[in-house]
Amino acid sequence: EEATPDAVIDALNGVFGVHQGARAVHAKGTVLTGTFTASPEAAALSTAPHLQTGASVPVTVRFSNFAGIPTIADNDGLASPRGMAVKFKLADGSETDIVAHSFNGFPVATTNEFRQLLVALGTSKPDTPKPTPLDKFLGDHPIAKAFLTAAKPNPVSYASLPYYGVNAFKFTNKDGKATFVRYQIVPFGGEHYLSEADAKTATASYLSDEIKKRVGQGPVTFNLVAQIADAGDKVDDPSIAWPADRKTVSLGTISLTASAGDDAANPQLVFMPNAVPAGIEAADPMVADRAATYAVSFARRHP
Ligand code: HEM
Repeated sequence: EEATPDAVIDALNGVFGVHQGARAVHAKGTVLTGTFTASPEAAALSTAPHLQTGASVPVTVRFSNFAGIPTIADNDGLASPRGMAVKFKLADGSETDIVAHSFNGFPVATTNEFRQLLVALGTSKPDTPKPTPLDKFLGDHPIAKAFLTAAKPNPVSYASLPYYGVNAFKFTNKDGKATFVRYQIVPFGGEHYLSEADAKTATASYLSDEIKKRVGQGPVTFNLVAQIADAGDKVDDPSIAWPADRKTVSLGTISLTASAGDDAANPQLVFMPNAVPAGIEAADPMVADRAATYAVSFARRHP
């Protein structure tokens, strides 16, 4: 079977169930608004309008838990990795989106392998004879096994952990020079996690409650960073993080200033990882696959 968008959504539903009106994955979220202001260094990398020196554009950000379960508790194991999706509203009326999560990597290299992993997850129950489909898949895919078993501690706040765009993009500047990048979204306040004891007693909505309270006390800020590929770094394999010592360039500051409520208040919100202006192109084929799948998820949650 192929990894058509419908087949991938069916596979996600096989893991998490069908929940009317909800995203097939990252189903529980909360939305904030603010501004993105470009850094003085960004324009040297790309002609994209929001990256020009002095550019400042409105943003809408949705923070989310991983699972495709809209009632998932914020301290549930399936709530990680967390999502951060950013929509930039450009002056010409168009939008460009970055859809990132709180893990520097992805379990598999391709969309079809992702579907296979989801099918293995969905068909491996506690009473499935061993080795289960999941045992077999993880035996053949050590990176997926590492992803699933990596410690993913509960953050103090959606604003206290870094997010990674994972898929690579090609930036082109005004001289036609190309640079391959991956996004990182780094909280200016640093990384902070709950102790295991505090995570156990946290409430089911501690993260959405916390971020609403935090933004009421002052701007919640992140550094939008481009990690720059070296020659030889693969741009079409999101399962392999580029080395941490690669050069990074700050593209600007995301400053969130207001809560826009949870998903119920934002039913039409959708982020498309392939929505990019001139000066930015997807470099990883997974980006187009993701966008096609997100569109089907959106259509199914708006029947
Ligand atoms: C082939 C790979 C992938 C598939 C098939 C996939 C599938 C999906 C689907 C179906 C949705 C729900 C979309 C909607 O209803 O609006 C979604 C949302 C999301 N995905 Fe992916 N995804 C993939 C890769 C990734 C990667 C690499 C990341 C992280 C960098 C990621 C992070 C997210 C986040 C954060 C959301 C929530 C977006 C929002 O807040 O609306 N996904 N994904």
